[in-house]
Amino acid sequence: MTESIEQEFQLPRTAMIGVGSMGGAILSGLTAPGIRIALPITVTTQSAVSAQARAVDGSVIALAAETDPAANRAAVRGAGLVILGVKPWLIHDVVRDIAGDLAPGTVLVSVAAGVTSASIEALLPAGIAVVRAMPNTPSHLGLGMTGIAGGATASAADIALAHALFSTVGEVLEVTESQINDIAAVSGSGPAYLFLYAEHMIDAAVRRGFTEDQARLLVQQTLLGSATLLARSDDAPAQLRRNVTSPKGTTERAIEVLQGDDWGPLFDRALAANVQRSEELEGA
Ligand SMILES: NC(=O)C1=CN([C@@H]2O[C@H](COP(=O)(O)OP(=O)(O)OC[C@H]3O[C@@H](n4cnc5c(N)ncnc54)[C@H](OP(=O)(O)O)[C@@H]3O)[C@@H](O)[C@H]2O)C=CC1
Ligand SMILES: O=C(O)[C@@H]1CCC=N1
Repeated sequence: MTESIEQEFQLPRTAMIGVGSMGGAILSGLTAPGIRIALPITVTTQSAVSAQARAVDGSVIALAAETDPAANRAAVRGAGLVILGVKPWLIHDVVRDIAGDLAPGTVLVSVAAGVTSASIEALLPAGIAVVRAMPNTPSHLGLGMTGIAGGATASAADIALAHALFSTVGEVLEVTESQINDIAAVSGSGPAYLFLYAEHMIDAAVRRGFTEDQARLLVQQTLLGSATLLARSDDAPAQLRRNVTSPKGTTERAIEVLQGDDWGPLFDRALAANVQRSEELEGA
């Protein structure tokens, strides 16, 4: 993965506006050894405390909007790639603020849920391409999953640049923008669904007499092993499940209980609610 980026791309000077949970995960990937990105990366946060926590000598310059109202404009000046990592409802104000300081040819990547590329493009001068991306927090470990879609004026090269960027932190799927909200529902938010499962499994294990530490080890190693098996196996998930579920065995009994609330419609409803929220954020 990294090898092909090194062969094909030298990522340009990069700025990130807003570097919290998601931006921080991307930043970890971008500053990992072997990534051919022009350093330092300039990042901005709202608070000085967050900026201090992000600054790394030689590789990350961090500016805070609360102490320097011109921080975002300063960060994007001279950058060829700008990542917008602020909350959806702040995107348009941030773009209005930085628009005049973006050089022609800059690629602007927004990871914001719901906010359309068209609404960002409307605030930009000609010559700035927008790419929407929907990453997830395992990007922190280089195990991310990101969907990307080019806006109206994004060229194949602009999309390739965004693809290279997110390849540094995991797998990338190119989709149409109409699919980005569904990507958010599946893989963007997906880690939270698994963490919810982990919370409940750990609590249930504790109620059966394990210590918190024991329960966490049991659950996290089971999730890690199962996810790795899923990723490496040619078998479908249903077959992997059957491999665990001995006829008339113990798993079968538990799955009968779990399937009492049919998971198909449940997941359909959960993903539909997720997409509906993205649609609400479009107007943010
Ligand atoms: N979290 C996730 O798993 C995912 C999030 N996203 C998207 O990523 C975006 C960020 O979400 P998330 O990382 O969770 O949010 P966070 O609240 O963790 O991070 C937001 C960041 O924006 C900074 N910020 C706020 N206002 C400004 C400003 N005016 N100028 C510069 N920086 C500012 C914050 O600074 P400070 O720390 O000082 O408050 C913080 O660093 C959202 O649009 C979300 O839809 C997409 C996919 C997955
Ligand atoms: O919850 C959110 O809005 C963001 C988008 C996908 C994951 N987190």
